[in-house]
Amino acid sequence: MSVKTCEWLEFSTRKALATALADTVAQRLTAAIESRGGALLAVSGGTTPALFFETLSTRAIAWSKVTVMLVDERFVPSSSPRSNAALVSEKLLRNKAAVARFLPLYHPAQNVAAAASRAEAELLGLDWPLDVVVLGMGTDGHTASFFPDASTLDLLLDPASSQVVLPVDAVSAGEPRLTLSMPRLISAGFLALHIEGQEKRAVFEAAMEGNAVTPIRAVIEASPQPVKVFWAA
Ligand SMILES: O=C1O[C@H](COP(=O)(O)O)[C@@H](O)[C@H](O)[C@H]1O
Repeated sequence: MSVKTCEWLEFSTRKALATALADTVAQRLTAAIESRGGALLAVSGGTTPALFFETLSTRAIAWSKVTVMLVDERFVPSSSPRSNAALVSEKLLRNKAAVARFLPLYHPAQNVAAAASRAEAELLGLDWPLDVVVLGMGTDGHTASFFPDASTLDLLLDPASSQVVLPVDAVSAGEPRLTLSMPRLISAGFLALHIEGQEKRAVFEAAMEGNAVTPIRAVIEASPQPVKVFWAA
């Protein structure tokens, strides 16, 4: 990978990736707790992070001082099989991590904009910036809920947005979404992208090498520090 705006880290197995990423995240959270008394962790949903979550949940961290949130969420309650919060609850908030605090992006509300306002009000009071963000990526090049066909893509990709949480409307997303804003993601102390499989590698490389602005490339280019890309076949 020749792109200077990111650091490509390749692992021989998905298990080795999960171990390395969990160790790095644990180290970053522990350092944050030591320096400011608490830590903020934002994680992605979807299918990829399950093994990483299970591994991280076993790490010896002062989890009671860690606040966990999602990078993005579907506008569905945690009872839905499509809920990212349900994945976090089942795979990450267990073992040693069971005592961590979880702040959901989803709130029952009349519409996704109202839910985003509620999440914004709740998250605004935190001790920003995030210490650790672990992004994922879809095969369409979306990351967080920055979907290529989102009706408000310019706002979503705005590195100067003053908002913490944004509603997302994109046909390809399946249902309305909630996402942390670009500046809240890229200001993290540690920003990683976790992708697996040859297809996602090809999507990522094409995004970084082509001329089109894809959401994943926009995040990588807006980040003030090289994004660490964790990949395994
Ligand atoms: O919709 C989503 O998809 C991406 C990627 O998911 P995956 O199933 O391909 O791992 C994920 O990063 C995002 O958080 C999620 O909401």
